[in-house]
Amino acid sequence: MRSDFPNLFVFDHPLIQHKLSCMRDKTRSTMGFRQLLREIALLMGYEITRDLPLTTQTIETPLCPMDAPVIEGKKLAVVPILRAGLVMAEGLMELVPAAREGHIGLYRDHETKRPVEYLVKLPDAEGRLFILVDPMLATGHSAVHAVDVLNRHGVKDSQIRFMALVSAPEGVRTFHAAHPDVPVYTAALDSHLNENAYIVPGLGDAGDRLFGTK
Ligand SMILES: O=P(O)(O)OC[C@H]1O[C@H](OP(=O)(O)OP(=O)(O)O)[C@H](O)[C@@H]1O
Ligand SMILES: O=c1cc[nH]c(=O)[nH]1
Ligand SMILES: [Mg+2]
Repeated sequence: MRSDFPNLFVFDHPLIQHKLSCMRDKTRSTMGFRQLLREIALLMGYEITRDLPLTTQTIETPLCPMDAPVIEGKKLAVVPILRAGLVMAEGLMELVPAAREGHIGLYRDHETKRPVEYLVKLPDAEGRLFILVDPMLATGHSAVHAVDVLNRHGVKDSQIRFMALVSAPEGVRTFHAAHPDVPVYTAALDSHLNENAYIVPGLGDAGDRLFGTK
């Protein structure tokens, strides 16, 4: 789980690894690719929410009253980085339907490889844990920008967890240099970036493969 990088956790669960391999296959259909990402997000979400605080709520079972353990779903915010993060958010929202959902719209400029922001809509920061999701951590600039946006909105680094499907070492380094206290959870730490800043071996352009665009 823990990796050689500080604050980077690699999910080595066989189901996650198997489904990721299916996604990497370039012959995978758009429909299959989306379905697999949603399923992996659900599995990663199960691990990432392991230490959520529990409170109790008094309920009546058919036999007697009891103080039953519950999570306060609305204390959680799921924030996808658009577009590709949306499908991961679907998986997480299925796990915690009461969670709030924010959106940060970014696209990577093809020339500069730097993120361009086009939308920010976020729930209140107060007392919430924010799970930021994006399938690809490549150069890391999009993820750094998204955490900067959260910070400006009043969310502290200690309130944020970042979940990426596939990460490049370059991106992990850049992200941790900017936000060392934000843990990164990923399913794979790949080899490197190519000359177009794509992750190798990676899975190609996540947004295009998810939504059938080019
Ligand atoms: O780490 P970085 O080098 O910044 O790259 C990663 C970003 O690139 C992809 O999005 P893209 O810009 O293709 O937008 P899209 O989701 O709309 O396709 C991906 O989903 C990340 O947001
Ligand atoms: O490999 C990469 C890098 C950035 N964005 C993607 O979708 N894939
Ligand atoms: Mg894209």
